[in-house]
Amino acid sequence: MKNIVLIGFMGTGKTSTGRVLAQKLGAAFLDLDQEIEAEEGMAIPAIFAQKGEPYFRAAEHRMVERVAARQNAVISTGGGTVKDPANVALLRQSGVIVCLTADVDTILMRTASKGERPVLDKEDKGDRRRAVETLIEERRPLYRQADFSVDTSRLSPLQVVEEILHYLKTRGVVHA
Ligand SMILES: Nc1ncnc2c1ncn2[C@@H]1O[C@H](COP(=O)(O)OP(=O)(O)OP(=O)(O)O)[C@@H](O)[C@H]1O
Ligand SMILES: O=C(O)C1=C[C@@H](O)[C@@H](O)[C@H](O)C1
Ligand SMILES: [Mg+2]
Repeated sequence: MKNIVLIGFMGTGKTSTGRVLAQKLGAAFLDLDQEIEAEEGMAIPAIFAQKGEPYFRAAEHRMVERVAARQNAVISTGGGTVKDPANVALLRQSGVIVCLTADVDTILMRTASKGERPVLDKEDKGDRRRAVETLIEERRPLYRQADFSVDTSRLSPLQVVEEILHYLKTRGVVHA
């Protein structure tokens, strides 16, 4: 099987949905953020705070090179992985790209816990909403590079997985 690569904004469910999808397919599950944390021995907010975003993006690119060399895996990316065109090219070569989306209110609700996502680290609620809106707009063309998209706003993770499986079966990527 080709890899199944999940892209999309923070809080769209790449990690939670990817894990369930991998279980259903009997495939390996690789979460880029978790792999980077293990490699660096640090949580992502600490990497951003102590080493800076450029350092994180370089580590992210090296991890993309590593996971894209695998097969039979569900790969959940980080929300900003698609900012580097070289990452998108590598992931595209390695498999099928599925984008998860959600509306702004849903994203704000799902990412409400503090201190986990440095690029959304804003004290004021209005600032946080504006940061999400601006970043989504900026990144929309990047997420649109996917082969297939699912709006997860009103779906459970299991329903999202069912939609992805239906697409993959229709395309002959996986068998029924
Ligand atoms: N379809 C869904 N319905 C309801 N809650 C969801 C759904 N998908 C994810 N969640 C919840 O939203 C939160 C964020 O999900 P998750 O960490 O999987 O997002 P992500 O896309 O991996 O984000 P990041 O880019 O920051 O890694 C989690 O608490 C998760 O349980
Ligand atoms: O959207 C982003 O830029 C990020 C999303 C997360 O998955 C992490 O990769 C990190 O917090 C950066
Ligand atoms: Mg994630």
